[in-house]
Amino acid sequence: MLIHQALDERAAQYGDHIALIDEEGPVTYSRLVAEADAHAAALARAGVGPGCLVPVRIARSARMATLLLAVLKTGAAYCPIDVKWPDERVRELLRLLRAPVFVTDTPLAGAPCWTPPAVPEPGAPALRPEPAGIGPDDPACVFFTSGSTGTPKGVVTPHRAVLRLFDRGPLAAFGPGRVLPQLSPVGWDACGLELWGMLGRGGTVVLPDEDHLLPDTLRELIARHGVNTLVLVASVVNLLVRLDPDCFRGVDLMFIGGERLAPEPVRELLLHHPGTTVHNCYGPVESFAFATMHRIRPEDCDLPHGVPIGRPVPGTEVHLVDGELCVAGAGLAQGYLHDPERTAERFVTVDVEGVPTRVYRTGDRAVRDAEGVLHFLGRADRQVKIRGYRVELGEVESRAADLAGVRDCAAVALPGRGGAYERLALAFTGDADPDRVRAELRERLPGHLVPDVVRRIDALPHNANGKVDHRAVAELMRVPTPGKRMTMTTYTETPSAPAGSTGAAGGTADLAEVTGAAEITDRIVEDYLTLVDDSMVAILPHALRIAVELGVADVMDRAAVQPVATTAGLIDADPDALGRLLSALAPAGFFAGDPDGGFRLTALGARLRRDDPRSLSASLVNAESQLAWLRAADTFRTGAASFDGDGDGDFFGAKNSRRGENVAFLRRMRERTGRLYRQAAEAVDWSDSRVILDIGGADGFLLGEILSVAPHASGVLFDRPTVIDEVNLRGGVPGCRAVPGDFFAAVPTGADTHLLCSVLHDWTDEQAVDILRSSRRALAAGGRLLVIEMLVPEDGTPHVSRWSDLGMMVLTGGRERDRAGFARILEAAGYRTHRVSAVAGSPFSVIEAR
Ligand SMILES: C[S@@+](CC[C@H](N)C(=O)[O-])C[C@H]1O[C@@H](n2cnc3c(N)ncnc32)[C@H](O)[C@@H]1O
Repeated sequence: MLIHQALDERAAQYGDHIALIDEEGPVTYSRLVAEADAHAAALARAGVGPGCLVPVRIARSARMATLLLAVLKTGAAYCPIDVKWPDERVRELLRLLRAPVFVTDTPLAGAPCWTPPAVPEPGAPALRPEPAGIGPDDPACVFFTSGSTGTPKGVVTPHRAVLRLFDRGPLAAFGPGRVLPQLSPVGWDACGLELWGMLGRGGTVVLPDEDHLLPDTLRELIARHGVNTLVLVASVVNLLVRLDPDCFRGVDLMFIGGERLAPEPVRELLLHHPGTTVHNCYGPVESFAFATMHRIRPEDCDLPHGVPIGRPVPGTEVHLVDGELCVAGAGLAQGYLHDPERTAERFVTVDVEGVPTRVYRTGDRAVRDAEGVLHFLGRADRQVKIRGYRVELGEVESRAADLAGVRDCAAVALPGRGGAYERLALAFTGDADPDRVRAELRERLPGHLVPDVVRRIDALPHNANGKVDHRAVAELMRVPTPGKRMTMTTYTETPSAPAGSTGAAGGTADLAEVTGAAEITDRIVEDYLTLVDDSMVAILPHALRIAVELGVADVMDRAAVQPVATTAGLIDADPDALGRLLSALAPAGFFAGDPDGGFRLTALGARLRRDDPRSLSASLVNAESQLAWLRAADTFRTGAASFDGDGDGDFFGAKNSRRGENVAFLRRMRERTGRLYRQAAEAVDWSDSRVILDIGGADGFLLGEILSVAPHASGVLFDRPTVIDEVNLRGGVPGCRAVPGDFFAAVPTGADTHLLCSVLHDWTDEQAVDILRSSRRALAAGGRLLVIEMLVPEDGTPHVSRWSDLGMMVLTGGRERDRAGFARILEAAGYRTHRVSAVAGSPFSVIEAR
């Protein structure tokens, strides 16, 4: 039996059943097969047939599934290409595949592109009879995975490997009445499992057009389409359980795979949904999708090796050879595409009870208990799973080593709070700029192989054998770099989602974990509590402020160690006192000491310099906030802010008469925006914006960033007259009109996009509603408002916004808000929340209102 033959049989049996559902609506089995037949005929005319490997890059949709089926119907094998993979990676894969055509909706220069018609030609002849000579051992699909030498490995998977899974065992539950959302990335074998498992047995597959599954999305899939079956990676399950453990209500069958399960979220899932059957699934792509499975019981969460991976699935054998888990059976791939050497290395013949047996050596270690149940122990080599993606650390290293300015490098995976790997980090030596290294890797590699953290270090740590000590590298990389830029994650919700659901705040809580902020906070709290008896103050903020005030970093170098006496001479400081300051700040990461008593600046220390592009200097000398806190007990007694006003009304009014304060404030805003949410400029789709009005836009830094990614738009910067005077003194912002005014009175009309970034948190609810009303009155019909602010998580998890909320209360009289809080003030001003997106690598979110 071949995959497409199974679908033809289902179409004959259940022609008018729904096979696929996407944004365009449902597609019946008859229509799916008829359209695939017509596309197949056209593909055959374009030269596709048995023996061909056909890359298919179509966004997740019914059309994607139809085209994958069409390729199979020509007798060829398909290779799914994710629309998000960079062009350079795609070109590399096309070369490896030697493809006659590239099925794609978006052309790629130099590639043999074939864009399928939206609706296949009516009456196009079907490919009947079938192409001859194709059997179950012939390739059906090729999946690319990370390869340790730097070249991606194409796993050539035959029809039999796919079909073996569904006739018996837990996956035989797929069939009529089962509705499954296709959620795995399309390049994964799990996507093949979802499609061909369900469609080969007569069930229904829903193809949502978004990548991120959040509780609201899942609830909607269940309510709208009757989704009752899920195949998910463990990290997504963990996130959903953390945000909203009830969101699975309606699902009675789940398969969790892709990475090691964390016991706690699974325990909670079972507790909330005792009637749901949940399987832990294990398997490498080299033995298609799953090799073993285990139905999870609550007591499994207490086992020493974690939730077991269970027993082999149908058509699959598992042998432990010297503790290494080896898979055999019908699921095995033919091998790696055009790579007999690596194929011979991993697909070997071993003796199993006297029978020579072809196995795939997984590199995973496992034990089998007395009942024959397998327990996963870990990896034997340097392959890891990060957020469900398989990552060969060697591939990342060999790509990075090719870049100019990178001498030696080491890639490591960093665990998150639950112990599972969540981040990929790269340390390198050389003179390349870390941001540049990351940007270049992003151009060459799919997102999951691009390090989240890239850092330049002086030398890679080595162990006693002279090998790179990856554990020590991982320790080094766990120390957070504040303000690093990361990729954007967008969480979309439907306009009807209830105010107060936790989507984006949950996302940012996760990201606080990603930046390691949780760890550093703990350490500071610990040091503070140790010293509190004598010192009564948190010393670090003062020590950093003084280092900036003295200009220590401004006279030091990253490349050369400088004796303390020299530094002291340059800034007119007492050498002993300065030496003690430096030796306190060195282990905190700002300076590096040498055995002779000199110091050199680190990358973090460079941010104490006034001229550093990511300088913290203006923020660290923020005397205004320090003074306000000295008086702040009054704030907690009276509820009124403690800023040093002089009768001018509010925190900002006071600055109108004090230019120095105004300028210092603008510098702080610029540093903060550049550090914390400048990525918002790249994260928002500006294509529909013609005129963007930044209300309270300070010196126009963010607006400038936005216009550089949206050059078709023009900008209007609106702020207090003293701020606009200052901006004009400096020559204005290119592409922008600068307009002075008071946002409580009115804001300029004519813009179709309004921005309010870190403005509403300066004010009480009443005042914030007044500002929003001014915006509402001025916004062009059909326009949108983007509010960029932190969201306080509603579930009590730690988040920097809770500290900032106290800061706002004391300094300006404002507050940080949760989603419900924003929904309330927006609604009071006549706005409706349309969508909330977390800005990745930042505690900020973008709230879009209309
Ligand atoms: C916290 S800052 C945010 C600056 C900028 N949007 C950012 O994201 O970095 C608030 C801004 O609101 C401006 N502002 C305060 N009161 C204002 C008023 N009544 N009318 C117009 N702008 C005002 C301040 O001058 C300041 O630039």
